[in-house]
Amino acid sequence: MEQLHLPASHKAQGAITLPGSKSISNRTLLLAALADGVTVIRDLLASDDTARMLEALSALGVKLENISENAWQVTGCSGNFPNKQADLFLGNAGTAFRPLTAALAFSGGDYHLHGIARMHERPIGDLVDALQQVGAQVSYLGNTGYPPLQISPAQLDVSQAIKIRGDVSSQFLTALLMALPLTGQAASIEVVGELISKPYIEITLNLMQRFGVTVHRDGWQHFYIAAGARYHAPGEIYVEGDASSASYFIGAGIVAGDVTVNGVGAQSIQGDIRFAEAANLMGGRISYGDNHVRAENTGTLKAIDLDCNHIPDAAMTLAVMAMFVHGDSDQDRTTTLRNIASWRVKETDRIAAMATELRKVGATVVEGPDYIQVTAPLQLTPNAVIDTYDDHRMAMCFSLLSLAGVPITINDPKCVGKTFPEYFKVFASIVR
Ligand SMILES: O=C(O)C1=C[C@@H](OP(=O)(O)O)[C@@H](O)[C@H](O)C1
Ligand SMILES: C=C(OP(=O)(O)O)C(=O)O
Repeated sequence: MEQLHLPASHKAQGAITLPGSKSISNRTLLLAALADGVTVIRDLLASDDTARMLEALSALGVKLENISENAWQVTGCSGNFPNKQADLFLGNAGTAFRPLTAALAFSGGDYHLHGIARMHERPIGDLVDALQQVGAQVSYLGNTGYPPLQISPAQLDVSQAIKIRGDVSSQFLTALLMALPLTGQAASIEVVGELISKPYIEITLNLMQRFGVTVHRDGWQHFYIAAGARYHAPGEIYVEGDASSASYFIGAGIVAGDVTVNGVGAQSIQGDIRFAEAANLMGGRISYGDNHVRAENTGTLKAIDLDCNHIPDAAMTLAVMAMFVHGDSDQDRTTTLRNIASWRVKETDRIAAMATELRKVGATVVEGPDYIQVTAPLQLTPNAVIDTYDDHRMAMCFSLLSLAGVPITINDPKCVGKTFPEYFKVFASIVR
């Protein structure tokens, strides 16, 4: 297996430019594909997850042209994919799998959707239940509640409110919202139970609006789409830098120097921009521009106790930053991240993976069903070899530990390809 040895260092300094947001890229590709007219998407993320979406749309007969670096011209199919049969391999891309499942369930064709082994362990039952309520034909080819899926043509009736659970993943609600305009009918959604990861729904609503569909909502429980809603190409659309990817560089600045991250700023539509507030709570200095965030170390880092439901992906970075906290008592060095049950059903069981790997560096870790508590050691253990579990975020956030003055080895560093293929090159550019 490939390994990357990161030398010990104490300083991070400089400026970097982020790759495009995964969440915005894959939503924009799907909405552009479904729209009337032609969309030019600039600064699209080039990574495994967007490659899976591009391949799928191409297999569905959508015309996609790579007109210049990271710029794509998408000719929309006016809500009707030309190919009525397709076999789609979607890797481990939740932002491709879930939205395509809903869109294809409303598309009147025969489709087979599958992914890597881990994708077949990631739940999708709450979305399938919601689609079946309106008559969609979606069946499980393996374990009930999980991919792979087979979709067949169906007669749809969305006249009743559609109930959907939102407490396992917000991507199910995102998928349903984006697909409903394909029915042409008025629709209403009732979210059952507590909705998690709410800021991702805001990204969805924002982008649907940019493609001409307004969703009315009553809090986080009721959502309404009018009859006749259609997606219209907005012409040109720019993808912001990825705010979750920003967390590694903001984190690096806070624990070890002064780093400016270009590509996201105060106006970002991504909830993960609020990672900067959490980093600020830990004692770092944060300043914002319209299109950048600057993160500076202020000397001391404090432990925090934080509900991280609104920043599930970037919160992993906080768990590693917790290793930089100094203090005389164990309590002073203990960071608690709460309300992160969804970590267990992402690229790997991230609570278990985080606990196992942080212990290798000397942390005391307590894990619960939906929380993790990290007590920084007085001194980090050097030369740890970190397993990454085919999870890009494990590889990226553990790289920060090299800034604590300990050499560290990252196993399978190429797993960062899911969202940030150039990550280690960009990280090396700020390490002094
Ligand atoms: O909608 C999205 O773009 C995403 C939603 C979040 O998932 P959950 O809603 O499952 O927490 C997040 O973890 C994922 O990386 C991207
Ligand atoms: C959870 C993630 O991915 P996905 O979009 O596959 O859910 C992630 O990128 O951290």
